[in-house]
Amino acid sequence: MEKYGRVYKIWFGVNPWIVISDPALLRKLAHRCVGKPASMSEYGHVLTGANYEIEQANAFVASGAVWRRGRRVFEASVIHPASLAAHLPAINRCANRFVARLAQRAAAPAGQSGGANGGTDGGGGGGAEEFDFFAAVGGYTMAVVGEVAYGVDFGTMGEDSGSGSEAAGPAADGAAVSSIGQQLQDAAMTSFRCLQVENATKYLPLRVMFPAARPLVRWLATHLPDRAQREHMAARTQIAQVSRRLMERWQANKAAAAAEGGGAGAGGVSGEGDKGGFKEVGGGISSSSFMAAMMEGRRGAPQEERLSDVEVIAQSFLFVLAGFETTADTLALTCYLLATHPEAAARLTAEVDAVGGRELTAEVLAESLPYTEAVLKESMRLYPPLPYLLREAREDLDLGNGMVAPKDAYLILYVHSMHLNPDVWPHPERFLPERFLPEGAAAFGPADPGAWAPFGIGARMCVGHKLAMMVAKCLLVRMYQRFSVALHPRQPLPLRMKAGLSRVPLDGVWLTLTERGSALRAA
Ligand code: HEM
Repeated sequence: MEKYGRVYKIWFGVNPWIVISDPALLRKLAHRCVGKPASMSEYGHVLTGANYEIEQANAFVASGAVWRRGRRVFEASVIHPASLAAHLPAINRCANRFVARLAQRAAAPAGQSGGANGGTDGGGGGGAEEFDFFAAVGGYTMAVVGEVAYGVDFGTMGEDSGSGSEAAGPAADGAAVSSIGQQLQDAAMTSFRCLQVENATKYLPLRVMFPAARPLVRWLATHLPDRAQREHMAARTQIAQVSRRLMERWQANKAAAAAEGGGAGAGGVSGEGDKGGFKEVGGGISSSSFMAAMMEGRRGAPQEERLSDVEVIAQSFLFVLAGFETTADTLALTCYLLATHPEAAARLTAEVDAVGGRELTAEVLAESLPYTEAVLKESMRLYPPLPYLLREAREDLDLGNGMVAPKDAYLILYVHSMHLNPDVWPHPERFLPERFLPEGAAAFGPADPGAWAPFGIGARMCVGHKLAMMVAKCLLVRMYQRFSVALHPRQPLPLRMKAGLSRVPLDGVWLTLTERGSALRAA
């Protein structure tokens, strides 16, 4: 440490992995190494066949023109303020419905017995029921993906969401549901699980340690897949199939609208009910949706800027994987932190109560919730869902500390370690949202303002960061307006995390909810 600073090198097989958590060097490398490793799609898993083609085309992994095309459609639908504002009604709708479903598990307000919630809006349980909020909240984040990206109801919120023929069950927490959204959730979870070392195919260590043997390893994984490999490929195939069906649905609706004389209003595509397995909501696949950005963007664009079918499927696939678990993880860990820090929960509750039943517009979210935003930031400092960024040295890189990263070395830009560096963050292990507010910045703020990077850095920074913050804030507002949230004794403590490419709570986050009684109800 004295000699090289916060940089160290480890060897897996023939290539060194260089782990960097020094803020200045980490930033410098994130800006300099914009291209992902040529082997990025093979770093964490062994993909074969169509799954390999699709992975190579997604914006998280791709480089060069394919990356730029992919990133551009994400930017069009989830970065530009007008697009984001257009998504807010859908996000609000999902938050309100999810909170109504949570009410079924909540205890009656203090002093009232029996029949929680008055049974008026989906409530109706008796005492509080403990549940794994991390598993449950995935139903909300997946519902948002369905509505925002495709204008369809994936059915993750149970029978009330009525997602056509494929919505079968009642719960948002994984119980007896076979909606498209639930299948996607299961497939996405399987895919993430297969990235964890202990669950990965046995071919993975071989491939990581001996890069030259990649073609042989891929051949073996294709022809002699082990159980983990089969499970992983099946999960990815399922997500890809849904993505393809969404694309085909768009094409079919467009063709039908054209045949009827172009009656698909406002650039959107409105279909009929659940045709194709998707029930449309909020006017169907709207002109502000992600699918519209991809498909409309192909029309009239120069050849080199048009997304191919595989690229459309790849970005749809990525939206599901990137948009679902990360935000669910952040929400679950934020609720865990609030439940273990009652004074912070009280302050957040006061702030969301002041918002009242007002519609959660972009202005309200940006201006009226500074403490809620600080809580989310502090939660992501302590628990960044993606703890590191992976890059590859395309040439020998002088790290400026006497160390050289040789060409082909993996660079692990270790954001989580940077977030816990005591030279940068006073009391790094403590949950102090005030760090991110003017009142606490001097005492607890970072010595280096660039040392907070849960969404990454530079040109490859997360394109969904604004959407993720909106989705998280909308739910926190409606949830804390309505419930007191407590940790259930069933929660194993200290919290255990499991790490792969993402970092999530190993045992879930077990909560109980109590109706606040006087709480404001969203319209
Ligand atoms: C709390 C929620 C989220 C977190 C913590 C998060 C984190 C990240 C991080 C750290 C990266 C950069 C990876 C790198 O540089 O290697 C990234 C990239 C990306 N994220 Fe997110 N993300 C979140 C939500 C979302 C959502 C909701 C979407 C959906 C639109 C999304 C889409 C993407 C995409 C497309 C990229 C690739 C960007 C590129 O390489 O140009 N993310 N995310």
